[in-house]
Amino acid sequence: MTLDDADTPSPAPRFHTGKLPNSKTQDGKPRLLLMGQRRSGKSSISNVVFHKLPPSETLYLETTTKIKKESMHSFMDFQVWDLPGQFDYLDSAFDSAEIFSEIGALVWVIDAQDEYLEAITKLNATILKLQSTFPSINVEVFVHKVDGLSDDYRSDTYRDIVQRVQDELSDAGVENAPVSFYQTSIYDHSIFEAFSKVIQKLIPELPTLEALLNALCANCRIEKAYLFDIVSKIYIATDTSPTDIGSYEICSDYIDVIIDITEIYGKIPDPNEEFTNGAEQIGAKEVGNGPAESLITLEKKGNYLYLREVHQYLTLICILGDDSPTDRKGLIDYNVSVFEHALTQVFPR
Ligand SMILES: Nc1nc2c(ncn2[C@@H]2O[C@H](COP(=O)(O)OP(=O)(O)OP(=O)(O)O)[C@@H](O)[C@H]2O)c(=O)[nH]1
Repeated sequence: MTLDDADTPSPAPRFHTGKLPNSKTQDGKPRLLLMGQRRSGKSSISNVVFHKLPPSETLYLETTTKIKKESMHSFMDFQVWDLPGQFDYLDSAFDSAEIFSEIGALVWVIDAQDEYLEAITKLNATILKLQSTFPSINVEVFVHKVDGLSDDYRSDTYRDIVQRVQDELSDAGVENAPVSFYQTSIYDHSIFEAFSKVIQKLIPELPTLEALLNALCANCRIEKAYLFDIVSKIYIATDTSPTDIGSYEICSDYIDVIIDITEIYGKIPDPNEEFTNGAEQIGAKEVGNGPAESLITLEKKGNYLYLREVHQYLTLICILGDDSPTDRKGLIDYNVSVFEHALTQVFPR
């Protein structure tokens, strides 16, 4: 498998932008805006996904009073802006060009446990405004806090919200606006899965990554392969075979286990490391550690899982199926090392 194998891109996802259409600087650093009514859960989402705050501790978060801007450094640098829910950003007092002109995606959070009609009205007003000024912005609607709803009520609420948004938009003459919907909760994996899909739309290299993962799966008889951002547990790409939330959950839990073990056993402080300019040393420098690698089998399902760190920020997780991979471990090792090499060309950092 070589990088050339990956040159046949899969069909572009419906709203895949690949680059920032509105960016003046074209620096490729997307900005994600978190918007929605007060107490809908914006700060909780940002803290749980990007700062590993345990979900139950979001109960103590104070209301956001000014725009909170954060930069995330990973395989791709991006910013997350948490906008307080109490302001009307369409008001002329706000410089809407400053807020919206450089964004990659607008994440609109609707509290599914609360009265949501006003939230929908505001969302539609924002979409209509953006349609006239920045029509290519992806709007990602999180129907949030679905954990508190019964299965039936959850699907009814979700359908009702989607229907109302689409009806109001088509009444206003806007068809096919780039709006996607997700059911989310910070108490399960759904918020990570939704963010994965939001971020994937902003990765120009996505078709190449998918083609590389497809080639890897085909060459090694792998059922499903995910490329995860280690810190946020967002998956930035997967092969194009159907994805189910169950396999994502297993892989995400697997990363947690590996990170815990690495934290206990993986770091050996380097005694020769010197402090530079009197700066504080944050974390010990790792010495003698190769990339993390692990192969496990799940007792209940009989599935084999393989994990390998393939980049400073990325890890590959493969679901190998239930036949023992020992006879093809050499094949997997070889193909994964080729994949790793290809990845350094995709993300040279
Ligand atoms: N049940 C449930 N509660 C949630 C979820 N996400 C957030 N919450 C709760 O919702 C409340 C409000 O969350 P915040 O993150 O402060 O809301 P916000 O949208 O940032 O609010 P403002 O800063 O006022 O705009 C907190 O008590 C959270 O614990 C969720 O997925 N499920």
